[in-house]
Parts: sequence; structure tokens; C-alpha cells
Amino acid sequence: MLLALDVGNTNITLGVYEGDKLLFVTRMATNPPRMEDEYAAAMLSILHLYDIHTAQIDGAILSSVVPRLTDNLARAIRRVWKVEPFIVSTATVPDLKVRRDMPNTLGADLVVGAVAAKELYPCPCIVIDMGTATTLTGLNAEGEVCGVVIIPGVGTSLDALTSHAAQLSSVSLNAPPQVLGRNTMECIQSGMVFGTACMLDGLCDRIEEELGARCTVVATGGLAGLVVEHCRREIILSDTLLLDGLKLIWDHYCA
Ligand SMILES: Nc1ncnc2c1ncn2[C@@H]1O[C@H](COP(=O)(O)OP(=O)(O)O)[C@@H](O)[C@H]1O
Ligand SMILES: CC(C)(COP(=O)(O)O)[C@@H](O)C(=O)NCCC(=O)O
Ligand SMILES: [K+]
Repeated sequence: MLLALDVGNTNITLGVYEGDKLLFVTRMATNPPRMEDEYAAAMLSILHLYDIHTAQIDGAILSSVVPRLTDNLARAIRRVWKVEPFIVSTATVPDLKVRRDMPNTLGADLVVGAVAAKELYPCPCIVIDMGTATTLTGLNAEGEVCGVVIIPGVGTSLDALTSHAAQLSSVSLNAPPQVLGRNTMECIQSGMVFGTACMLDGLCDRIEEELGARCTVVATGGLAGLVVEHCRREIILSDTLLLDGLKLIWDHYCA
């Protein structure tokens, strides 16, 4: 079985594959950061919860955009399962062509999303990932990464807004009944949900203009479900895009 981990700035997403089948997906909070033994204990008890025994894991793959956690997690994996985790980066995934300055600074999650999109969807393609940041990655018809847009994520924006505006407090991230909010809560929700949906529609149009072709658009990340249904363009939702990408990378480079 393969243990696949994607470390984002808010959540560590963990999945286990048996062959091509994703057995389960679960999440651990990224903060506070933990030590090697704490990660080992946490992952062991999660796998125990899903009836996976230590001897059943014979491979591990890790993508991380939080460098200070990567080593502790990798050491925990080596210690518990006696396997060397494959660490995703542009260097370890050389088949993905990245047409931008300093390609090696592309976030590992964006590498994984791009590999998944290139393999699983028609290109040109735009990958939207809505987590701590909202990112849009543009892939051309050859599946090469042509560039990325990075925007503060929906939750991150809301935190910034409410910490800077004396009369605004945080709201639950839900779509209000109409665009014109009738109370402070609805006004903020409208801005967060409809504002983000309009921004995604508009950015996809502009990325298509730059790529000179109509694109497939696929969205993932913890906040995608909330926003994408309010977009006017057709956007495919995939909760497991990054785990799918990790599995594809594993099959290509390690199997
Ligand atoms: N099912 C879910 N699992 C995880 N996070 C979720 C879920 N639904 C909504 N969220 C929200 O998504 C955000 C985190 O998204 P995620 O893609 O895990 O971020 P990151 O990759 O930056 O760690 C948080 O604001 C969280 O509250
Ligand atoms: C843009 C990101 C912060 C997104 O992280 P996330 O929201 O998934 O936690 C991450 O991909 C990152 O740190 N990237 C490095 C810079 C770059 O890709 O250009
Ligand atoms: K992510």
C-alpha cells in the first residue's frame, strides 16, 4: 500500500492507496508544527483507525509547501514504515515542463496538481487550488506549466479583513441568498463567495486569452466546493486531484 501526503499551509491531507484504489482520505492540521515522534504517533494512530497495519505500507510519497515540516514528516515515515519517502519537487518530477523563471520555486502542490491535470484532463487546462492561497495554474496544449496566479485564499482574506476592520467580525463561509447583502454577515459572505467566483471566471477568461485557446478548468482544495458552484463557467470539481497526482507520480517514477 502507498501512503500519500500533501502538506499545505492549513492541512496535511493523507491518503492510502491499495493498487489504484484510494482506500481513505483524512486530514491533520498543519499548525502547530510537530516533532518527528509526534508525526509518527499521529500517522500510526490514524492508519490504525482505518485498520491499516504497519507491514502493509510499502511506499510513501510526500509533497510539501511547508519546508520546516518536511524533514520531520519524512523522518517519521522512515522510522515507522522503513521506507524512503519520494519527495515531490520540480527536480524529482523532471517530465513536467515548467516555463517560468526559476522553475524550481514552483510549489510542490502546484507540481502535483499540474501532473494530475496533464494526465487526467484535456489540455490546455487551468488548475484552481483553493486552500490557504487560491492558485490558478495554466497548462498549454502540451501540458507544460506556462504560469501561475497566486491570490490570498478565501479564509485568509476573511481573516485579514476582520482583523483590520473594527466593525467586522468573522462569518461562516456560506453563500448568502443574494449578491446584495442585507446585513453585515451577508455582505461579507457575498464578497467572499460571489467575489471569489467572479474573480475565478474573470481570471480564467484572461488566462485563455494568454494561452490563445479554450481551456478545461478543474478545481480542488478545501474551499473549492463552496465557491465553484457560483462560477458562470463550467469547472470540474475534484476533491482528490492532489492525491491522484501523487499516485501518478509514484507510478511513473517509483513503481
Ligand atoms: N472537507 C474539508 N477538508 C479540509 N478543509 C476544508 C474542508 N472543507 C472546507 N475546508 C476549508 O478549506 C481550507 C483549507 O483548504 P486546504 O486545501 O486544505 O488548504 P491548504 O492546502 O492550504 O492546507 C480551510 O479554510 C478549511 O476550513
Ligand atoms: C502558493 C502556495 C502558498 C499555495 O499553498 P497552499 O494554499 O496549498 O497552502 C504554495 O504553492 C507555495 O508556497 N508556492 C511556492 C511559490 C510558487 O509556487 O511560486
Ligand atoms: K494544497
